[in-house]
Amino acid sequence: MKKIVTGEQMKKLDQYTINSMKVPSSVLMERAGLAVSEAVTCKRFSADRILVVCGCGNNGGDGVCAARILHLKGYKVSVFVAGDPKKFSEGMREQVEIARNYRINFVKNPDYAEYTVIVDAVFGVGLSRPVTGRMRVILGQINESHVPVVAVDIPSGLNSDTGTVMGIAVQADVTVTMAYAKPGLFLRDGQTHSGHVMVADIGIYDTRLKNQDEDNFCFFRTDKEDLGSLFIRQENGNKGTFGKVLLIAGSKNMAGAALLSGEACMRAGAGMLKFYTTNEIRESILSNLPEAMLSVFDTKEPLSEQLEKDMEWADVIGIGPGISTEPYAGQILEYVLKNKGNKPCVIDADALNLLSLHMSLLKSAAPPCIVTPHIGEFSRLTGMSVSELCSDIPKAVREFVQEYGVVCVCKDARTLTILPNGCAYINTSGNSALATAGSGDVLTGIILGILAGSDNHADIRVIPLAVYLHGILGEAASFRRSKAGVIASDLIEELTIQNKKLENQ
Ligand SMILES: NC(=O)C1=CN([C@@H]2O[C@H](COP(=O)(O)OP(=O)(O)OC[C@H]3O[C@@H](n4cnc5c(N)ncnc54)[C@H](O)[C@@H]3O)[C@@H](O)[C@H]2O)[C@@H](O)CC1
Ligand SMILES: Nc1ncnc2c1ncn2[C@@H]1O[C@H](COP(=O)(O)OP(=O)(O)O)[C@@H](O)[C@H]1O
Ligand SMILES: [K+]
Repeated sequence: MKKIVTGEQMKKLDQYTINSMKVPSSVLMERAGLAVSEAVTCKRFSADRILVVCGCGNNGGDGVCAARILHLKGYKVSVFVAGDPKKFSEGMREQVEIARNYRINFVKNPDYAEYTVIVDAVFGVGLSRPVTGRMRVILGQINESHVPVVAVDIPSGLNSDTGTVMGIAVQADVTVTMAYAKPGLFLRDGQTHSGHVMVADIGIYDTRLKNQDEDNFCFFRTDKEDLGSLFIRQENGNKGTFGKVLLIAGSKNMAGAALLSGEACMRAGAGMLKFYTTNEIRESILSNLPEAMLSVFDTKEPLSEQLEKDMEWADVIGIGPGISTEPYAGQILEYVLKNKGNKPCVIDADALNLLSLHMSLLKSAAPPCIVTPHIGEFSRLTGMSVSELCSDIPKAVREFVQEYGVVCVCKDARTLTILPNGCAYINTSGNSALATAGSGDVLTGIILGILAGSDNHADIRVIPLAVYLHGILGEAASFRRSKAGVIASDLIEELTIQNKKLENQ
């Protein structure tokens, strides 16, 4: 896992390193400038003519510092200071003075298109309001130039915590972010504005982070190495060892959702799977997934003794894919949430839509409950509009998790998972190949299968790993086929191939 910090946390870490550890601010800035200069001169760009556009704060200071380092290495660099010198931060003032001593070329009103690479050092984590007026024009000109951009710390105009554009934001090809990535580099517009994100070690003292409780320090990014532990299988285990999953899914016209979830669940390692579904799709399930067991019900009598027995039998329960929003499905959901005891229960798709009408059910359900809404479903669960939600997804998800004590997997191009202990995981795997019907059903199956296969079925820490794996499947499937050509069942095929690779590691 890699740590991610908010803008506020980063400022505190900077200050702690400077004030308590006594590392001079200028030393941090020198390292930041060096990292930026190295990114500019990597083979990715032609660094023939470099323009560094700077704001008045320390982000601008990093930029001027990078310009000086590049100048001393013999590159042709110009600096444009976009702002009033009276507003310079101490760090920026020092850097400008040094740069002038070295006779760096300062320009006014640059013709952006004349340059081969632009360094965006206008705003970093200090952006405090929407960008308007002259600064808005400048950021627009950078974008319109279509010259490759290296952003310093965060593309200017992007909110470091939410990834929303504050009026306008620079479209970067590479972002060199200092010490830790920031949530806004990945979430919402951040994904398309940050380009390739490089994290630069600038000597921030992070023991403070290690000692902090998880509530104060709580964003993580999953890495491929984290998946290593997922598929270690006890060689003398039996199908019971690897967990029994009850999947309440499917309805008359939606057998496919049940099948996708069910197969993904078994291929993610569950020892046994039993469907609880309507008798209308019995044949379809039996013929397409003969490995699964089956209990069927008549929609006129959805609650049966069989359901009680199946819930007793299961180690992990999943409810939602394709169950429909008919009242009978609501009755089952209510029964499950009231009677599941402390068994983990994944609630997805239609079950979320039903739940949104009775949120008290979720509040009174015993943990662990795992809800997996996409933004539309999350909007229904919270009663917030989509645009209100998207203006600050971490805040909305965090508040939801606090209120209901659940794990929330808020699915988006960059999915955010928050656990009840406050730990948040931003998923950076996956691509638009996953934006295909049934891909969420596959994710639900993978979460169920991995929970079932875990020694402790209630170990919710595996959930961000399942989300990461699902993303990898999208990447791998699109590599083989094309982003547009991937369908959800390809993800399941890819699951076995990727698991094999992990098993061999
Ligand atoms: N010594 C330090 O504190 C270090 C700071 N670093 C850099 O410093 C950055 C943070 O520096 P600052 O806190 O000075 O903040 P920034 O440089 O990100 O921006 C603050 C400046 O922008 C102005 N501003 C904010 N929003 C505006 C808007 N919408 N329109 C016009 N002006 C606006 C503020 O009034 C202030 O002048 C980091 O992102 C990082 O790049 C790094 O060099 C590491 C060390
Ligand atoms: N552009 C994208 N990039 C990465 N992942 C995506 C993208 N679009 C969708 N996804 C992922 O695909 C899945 C879609 O789930 P969902 O919307 O529930 O689909 P369905 O209901 O059709 O099964 C989620 O895991 C989501 O994070
Ligand atoms: K910037």
